[in-house]
This record gives sequence, C-alpha cells and structure tokens, in this order.
Amino acid sequence: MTKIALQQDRLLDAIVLGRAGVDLYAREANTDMADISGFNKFVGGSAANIAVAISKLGGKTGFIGCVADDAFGGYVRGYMTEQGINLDGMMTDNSGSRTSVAFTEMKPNDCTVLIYRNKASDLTLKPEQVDPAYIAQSKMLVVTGTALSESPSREATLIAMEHARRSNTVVVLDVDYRPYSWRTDVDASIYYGIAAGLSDIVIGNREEFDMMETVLAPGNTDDDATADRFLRANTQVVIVKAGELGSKVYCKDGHKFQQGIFRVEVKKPFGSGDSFAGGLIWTLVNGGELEDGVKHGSAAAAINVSGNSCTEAMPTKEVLFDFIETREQDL
Ligand SMILES: Nc1ncnc2c1ncn2[C@@H]1O[C@H](COP(=O)(O)OP(=O)(O)OP(=O)(O)O)[C@@H](O)[C@H]1O
Ligand SMILES: O=C(O)C[C@@H](O)[C@H](O)C(=O)CO
Repeated sequence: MTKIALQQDRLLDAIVLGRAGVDLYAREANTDMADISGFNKFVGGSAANIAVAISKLGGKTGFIGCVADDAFGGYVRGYMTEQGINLDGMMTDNSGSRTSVAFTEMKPNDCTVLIYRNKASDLTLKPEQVDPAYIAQSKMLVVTGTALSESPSREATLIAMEHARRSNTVVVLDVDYRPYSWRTDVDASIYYGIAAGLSDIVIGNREEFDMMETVLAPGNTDDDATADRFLRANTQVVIVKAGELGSKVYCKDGHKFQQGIFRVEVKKPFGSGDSFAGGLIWTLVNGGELEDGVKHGSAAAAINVSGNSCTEAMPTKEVLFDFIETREQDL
C-alpha cells in the first residue's frame, strides 16, 4: 500500500487551479447537437468540477482561476460559494473576456462537447494574481493543464506550481488536454513537460500521454515505458486512465497496480476524469492509501457518468461508500 506524505497542519485540503465556467447540457438524451431544442444550465469547467467533487465528499477546497465580469461569472461564483469552496484565489476580469461555456449532447458514446473559449476569462489569470501565502495554506495544489495553453495563465500556473513546491504543498497535474486550445502538439508537450517535472502526481489518459511524448518519445504507446519516463524529478506517481478499461497506477519505488471500473448504465462519458480526480484527491488529503483513492475515484466516476451533469452528479461520501458496498467491480 502507498501513502502520499502531506503537510497536515493546513487550513485547506486542496486548491484547484484552472477554469470554472458554465455547462449547458442537452435536455433531450440521444439527440444530435443540431436537433437539441434546449439546454439545462450548470456550473462546469474541469477545475470547478474537481473542486466541487472534493467539496461534496467533505473536503475543504479553494480555487485559483478567473471568471469574467459578466452574469455567468457571478453565477459561477455564487454556485461555488454555496458548495463551500473558498474563492480567495478567484479573480474577476473586466477587460472584455468571457466566462467559458460548454454545450453538450447527452449520449453514452460519440458525445459532442462544444466549448466556447474565445477570449476565455480563465486564461487571463496573471502570475502577480497568484498568492504564495494562499497556496501555503493548502495540503495540495491540483492543476488542470488547459491553464498552460496561453499566456498569461501559463506563467500564472507555472509560478503557482513553483510556490507550491517551496511551501511543501503536494502538486497534482491533471493533464486535461484540449487540443483546440493549443497551437501545436509540440508546444503542448514542451509546457506539459515542464509542469510534469514540478508535479508529485501526474494523471492523464493515453491520448494525453501521447501528446506529452510528442517530442521525446514519438510513437510510444506503452504505458510502462511512459511511466518510466515521467517518474523523474519530483514525480512520485503516474496514473494512466483508460475509460472503460479502468486505470493503471505507477509509483517511483516500482510498485504498480491496476483498477477496474464499476459497471453502470452510462448517460454521458464526460465528467469521468474530473470525478476520478476528485475521489482520489479527497482520499489522499484525508491520509488514505493510494490504492483506496484510485478505487474511490473509479466509483465516483461511475456514479458521475450515470448522472445527468458533472457538478450536480458528484457523490457525497455516503453515496460513494454505499455505491462501493453494493456494486461489483470489474478487475
Ligand atoms: N463507462 C464507464 N463506466 C464506469 N466507469 C468509467 C467509465 N468511463 C470511465 N470510467 C472511470 O473513470 C475513469 C476516468 O475515465 P477516462 O479514462 O475516460 O478519463 P478522461 O479521459 O479524463 O475522461 P473525460 O475527459 O471524458 O472526463 C476511468 O479510469 C474509470 O475508472
Ligand atoms: O471542462 C470544461 O470546460 C467543460 C466540462 O465541464 C465538461 O462538461 C467536460 O468536458 C468535463 O470533462
């Protein structure tokens, strides 16, 4: 069994860095985007989803990001505050940017997620807006990688990771690779490489690790070789997620294990990665074992993909443990 050493005397369990925006989910299931007649509004954005996931499980969370000075920015702030998320690190941009908006179909497979990110406010976050004292109050800093895609958010993210290292705040990188946010895969792999070197835990799927290996190991598809390459510098754990095939976990000391999925009736595939990260991180900040964290993450993801949204479908601790007790898991 593996434990991640954390500073226990911190006010916050985890601060999540990245985008918080609006998700608009199709009212009709199994309908193409062009034929959808209406959408239900929720708070979304990968980083917000992870923060809500940890918070609903009972964790004390904070957030570093930026919403626009618009009605959606106010809506996002209001919802996250109701969820108990500390927003001392959430900025508001009034330079004409817009809070990110995602439209989604509701289909179990081949489900389109259309994200409007022209002049996205989260990417206006500036390095001077990142407070090292805020990060030093947290056991963990969780970075969602799209924040690296553009300046000044890229520099803000890298300095946040550096501050975390200096204050012994454990750093988690959730790769969260959205190809349309980047000029080229080469650019992406360079910045993700720097960020991975600053991280204790790196979580991604195969497509994301392929992108990260664009320059250094083009064509590699072998998870073991990937893990060897990324278990360097500060990185203690590499997790390769594989959707319905579960996940593989690699530790620096050579220990490795796999986790299967909890089979459910899937309503939509998105949100699985964010709920997985939420369940895992909540377990680790509470002093739990890595093996239990990955199991809790898998269960939270299964619950989420069988629900009708991302944030609202994140489980509480009671729902999570009840689900695990009553379900078989594929190993
Ligand atoms: N259909 C499914 N049924 C049950 N569990 C699932 C399913 N899909 C994914 N999961 C769980 O969620 C974890 C993460 O999923 P996945 O590998 O799809 O992440 P991801 O690529 O980051 O997803 P996304 O970007 O869509 O959020 C998997 O390792 C698995 O435990
Ligand atoms: O991450 C986003 O910007 C949108 C999400 O909330 C979306 O629902 C999704 O794709 C989750 O992974």
